[in-house]
Amino acid sequence: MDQIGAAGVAYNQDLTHKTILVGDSGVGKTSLLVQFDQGKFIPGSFSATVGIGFTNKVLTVDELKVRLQIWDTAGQERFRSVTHAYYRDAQALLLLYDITSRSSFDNTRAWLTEIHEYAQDDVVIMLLGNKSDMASARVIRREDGEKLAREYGVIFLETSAKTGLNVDEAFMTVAKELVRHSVQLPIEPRFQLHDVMEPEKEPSGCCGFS
Ligand SMILES: Nc1nc2c(ncn2[C@@H]2O[C@H](COP(=O)(O)OP(=O)(O)OP(=O)(O)O)[C@@H](O)[C@H]2O)c(=O)[nH]1
Repeated sequence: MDQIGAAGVAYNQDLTHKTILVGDSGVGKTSLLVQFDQGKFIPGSFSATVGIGFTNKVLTVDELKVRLQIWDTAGQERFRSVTHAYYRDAQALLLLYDITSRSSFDNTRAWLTEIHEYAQDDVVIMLLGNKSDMASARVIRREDGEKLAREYGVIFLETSAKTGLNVDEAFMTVAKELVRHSVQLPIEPRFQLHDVMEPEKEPSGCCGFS
């Protein structure tokens, strides 16, 4: 059922938005989701994701409950065809690269091409430069990420699944965009005052036009 949020928009809180994490193997997709879901980082603890799994989260945006079903995908090439099938009904995609890996950054163009090929036209896309805590190993400047995001018209943040930097912000930004995309009706007064009031009658003899 539609609810009206603090910002005055109608939004159906029963909707669940499929949100998918994609990007090369090792960029930190599983770690980012674990940090978001459990608020912790377990270094080097994950073997490469095989196939796909999801976590449900409910975020509050302008007093509205936004339900995300967040899917962690395998970055490895051999699972790519499985991942494509999931793009189709996704409402949001978080595309990660690793700021210490040039190849993971360069490959984001190929990921974006795939996304445009397989995903819905109005999918919310965020580009995330992960592992921002690894300053001394950085090879991709923040400006390079920003420039690429501008070029493709997507939202950009640098994150760290280790320290938690911008992890909540990334998912919150997605949730806000989803509300914006889902707005069905602008909330306007159903009628205007002048619709129900008699037009003001000119007092006779007024105004002196002839
Ligand atoms: N320092 C640092 N290490 C990270 C960060 N995110 C992930 N890592 C490490 O990077 C490695 C790969 O992380 P994963 O979360 O397994 O990467 P993934 O993208 O899920 O990999 P696939 O499942 O193969 O697609 C692990 O050793 C993580 O501990 C981060 O923000 N900072």
